[in-house]
Parts: sequence; C-alpha cells; structure tokens
Amino acid sequence: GAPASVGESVNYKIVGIDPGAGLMKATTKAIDTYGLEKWNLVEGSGAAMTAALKKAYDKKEPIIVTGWTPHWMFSKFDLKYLEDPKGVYGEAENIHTIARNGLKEEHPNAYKILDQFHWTSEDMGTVMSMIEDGAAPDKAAAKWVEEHDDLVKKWTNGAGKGNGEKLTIAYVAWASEIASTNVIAKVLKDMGFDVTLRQVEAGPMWAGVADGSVDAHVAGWLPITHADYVSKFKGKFEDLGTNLEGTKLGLVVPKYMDITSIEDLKE
Ligand SMILES: C[SH](C)CC(=O)O
Repeated sequence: GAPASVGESVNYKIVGIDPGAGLMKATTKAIDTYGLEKWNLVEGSGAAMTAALKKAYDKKEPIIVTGWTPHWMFSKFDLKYLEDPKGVYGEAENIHTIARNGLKEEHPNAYKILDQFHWTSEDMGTVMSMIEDGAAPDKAAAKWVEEHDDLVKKWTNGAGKGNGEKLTIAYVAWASEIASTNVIAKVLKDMGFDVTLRQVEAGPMWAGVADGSVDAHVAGWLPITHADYVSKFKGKFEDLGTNLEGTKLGLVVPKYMDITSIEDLKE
C-alpha cells in the first residue's frame, strides 16, 4: 500500500519524559495548537526517552521525542529539532538557581556560592557526556571541578567555609540537572558543607524550596518552561538568577527522518 505516513510510522506517539516537566506541558500545547488530534504524548522519564531514542536510532527507525539543549543526545546521535512555526516552545531560555527564603541569612556562605554558580552549555555538556559514557555522576563532577579550578574559584570567591553546615539540594533526573547538581554539590562539599542531594519530580522540587525542606535547586528553567511553578510558589523562593544561558526545548527527531516541521505531523 501507500508508504506509511509519519504518524502511522510511529503509531502517532511522541516519546516524552516525566509528566511534571515544562517540556511536557509545552508538548501537550503543541499537540493542540498544531491540531495533532490523532497523536499521543507518552509519559516516562528522561532515561526512558533516551533508551527509546537509542533503540530506534540503532535500527534507523522513525521516532519523535521531547528534547532539550543542553543534552548529550545531540553529540551521540545525529538529531534535529522540528521547526515550530507557531512558537509553542518559545525562544532560547535560561536555567536559574532557586533558593529558599531565609537561606541568605542562615547560610550566607552557601548562598554566595550558589549565587555565583554560572557556567556554559559546553561545560554542562562535558559533564553530561562523561556520565553518559559511564562515569558515576559524583565522579564526573569531581573530575570536572578538578580540571576547572579557575572557574570554580569564581564561584567560591568571597565565601567562607561551611563547617559542616547541612544543605539539601533537590533536582529532577534530567541529564542536564544530574550534571549541574552534582557539580555544585561537589564545590559545596569541598568548601566544607554537608550536602544531601534529593532526586524528586519537578513539582516537589519547587515545593520543597517553597516549604523550606529544600535549601535550593539549580534547575529553574525560565522564563516560560517553569512559569507555572513560579506563579504557584510566588513569594516563597528567591530567584538567584541564571546559572546557564541559552537552553532550547522542542520536538526532536533523527536526521534520517525527512520531516522538518511540527506541521509535517499533521496529515
Ligand atoms: C526537560 S527540561 C530539562 C525542563 C523542563 O522541561 O521542565
């Protein structure tokens, strides 16, 4: 019969990640905005999405995933973002460091280090790739910190020692945040803080900072991606500004697929 449409070739499925991610909300909006009524967004996790991507890619099979930059998948696989002519996924965004109210007064040295934490997509990509290549996240972070003493010294500049002060940092198991969270945790530990990392979903990550059970997270995708969490917890956190600039979200496919736009999914 006629060659399968792209929808038929992937059973009208977009392979997503954890439901709390802003990327999932944006993709649900894209399905509606582009009139993709036959399509379904499959919930899962970052790891399940990359596993499905690898499985399809290795067999040169069609697949559409929710993707973001920075991510190691762009260096591992030959991928492209589908054009988003209706601008559902917005423009380039940034990642912010978010602290609980009171952190500055109670842990001024930790606050200063978190406030000064700032690196590039390339830096994050290096750590992400080490982890993807099999390094334990804390070992990859330690190696990167050791090799970037000049930059790390800017983060700790003017901050005193932690003297065993306890800090809890939450994160979601997105490849990007596994990398950044382990790096900042290593720097804080080297400065003498007793750091606990707590892996949670996106909602509980923001809620933890708001209720004070979490001291900070370095996973605030703003201004649009986490806008819902910002409005939900308005006044109950302090935004310390960006720790990384120039992120991107969207639908991602292997370059061997001959579609170029989200519009191409509509038959
Ligand atoms: C999956 S991106 C790292 C962040 C988000 O979509 O909430």
